[in-house]
Amino acid sequence: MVKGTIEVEHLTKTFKKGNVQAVKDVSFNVKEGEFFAFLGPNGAGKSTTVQILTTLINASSGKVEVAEQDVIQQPHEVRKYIGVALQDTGIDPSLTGREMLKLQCGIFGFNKEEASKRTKELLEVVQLTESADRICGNYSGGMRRRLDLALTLVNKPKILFLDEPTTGLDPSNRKSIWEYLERLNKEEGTTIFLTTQYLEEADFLADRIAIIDGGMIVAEGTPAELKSQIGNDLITMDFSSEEETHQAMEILNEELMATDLVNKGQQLVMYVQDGTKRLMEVVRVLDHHSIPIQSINVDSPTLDDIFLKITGEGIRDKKGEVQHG
Ligand SMILES: Nc1ncnc2c1ncn2[C@@H]1O[C@H](COP(=O)(O)OP(=O)(O)OP(=O)(O)O)[C@@H](O)[C@H]1O
Repeated sequence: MVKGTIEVEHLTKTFKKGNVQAVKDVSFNVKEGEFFAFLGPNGAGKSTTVQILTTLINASSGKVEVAEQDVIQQPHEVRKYIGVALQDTGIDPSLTGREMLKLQCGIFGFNKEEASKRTKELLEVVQLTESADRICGNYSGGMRRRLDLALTLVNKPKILFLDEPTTGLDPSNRKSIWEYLERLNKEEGTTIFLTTQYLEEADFLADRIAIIDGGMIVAEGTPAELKSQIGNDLITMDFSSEEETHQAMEILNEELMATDLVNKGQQLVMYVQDGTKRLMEVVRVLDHHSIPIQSINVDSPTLDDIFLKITGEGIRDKKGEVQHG
């Protein structure tokens, strides 16, 4: 039996057009039945990696095995074992959901009876039974994503690749896709490789996360491991000017030996092991130097804090969008 594993060694991809090095010496493994998330901002190299892993484009160098098959030597074998949902859904708006699914069953060689049975099953799984006979062109964004997922599941793939499956969806649709993916992973044992820009998505779903930025993996581990890398707590302080923030940073650095500090303009973030105890010290030291603190909080780190610490910027900063965390 072929195992639903992924092995990637020293993968690089350079696009000749524009001479862009989209993926730089990336290595990672995904175990059978694991839920693995590739987390990174726009342009980090997530889609490029997925396209290589799913045999859609070739790597410039490196070794990639998916379901124990080499993607370059045996792309047809690889395709037998995988399901792929990319960012552009391949849905024909003039067909109904049921027709789309039957068509897909036909592509995988199901006869008419098998196709009807599998279509019915999948419509139930993604909760589209009631809308099955409406044309897809009238489906909402969430319904289209769910249909797209059902299409990728027709051949019961061992490994499912999902490229930003919930980008652009509203929270309730996002939640229903999460629940469904969780069930698929736990109950069917499907290995899932998911890319996302949403920290809370990776945190909620993944057994293991790799953070990718500028084509390189900058951190890897379970959500808990990634969080513990930066201390148990973080203290966030607000000041009324950048100058005060800068002064506070120097004082905390000198007097409390605080080296894990991030200056965010009028805000200072300090990564610590024991937040409550350190909070008292911070207040005392800054008060002693007459630096007024506008507000101060102790929180547990989110994945966004990890991203901030590792890359020095918030995960959405590059696009100037709202930060998640
Ligand atoms: N076909 C291509 N030709 C030239 N450059 C490309 C091509 N595809 C991607 N790139 C570039 O490679 C880099 C990585 O892109 P990629 O789509 O893999 O990022 P991503 O992490 O998936 O981003 P997003 O979240 O926006 O989808 C970017 O700089 C992108 O502009």
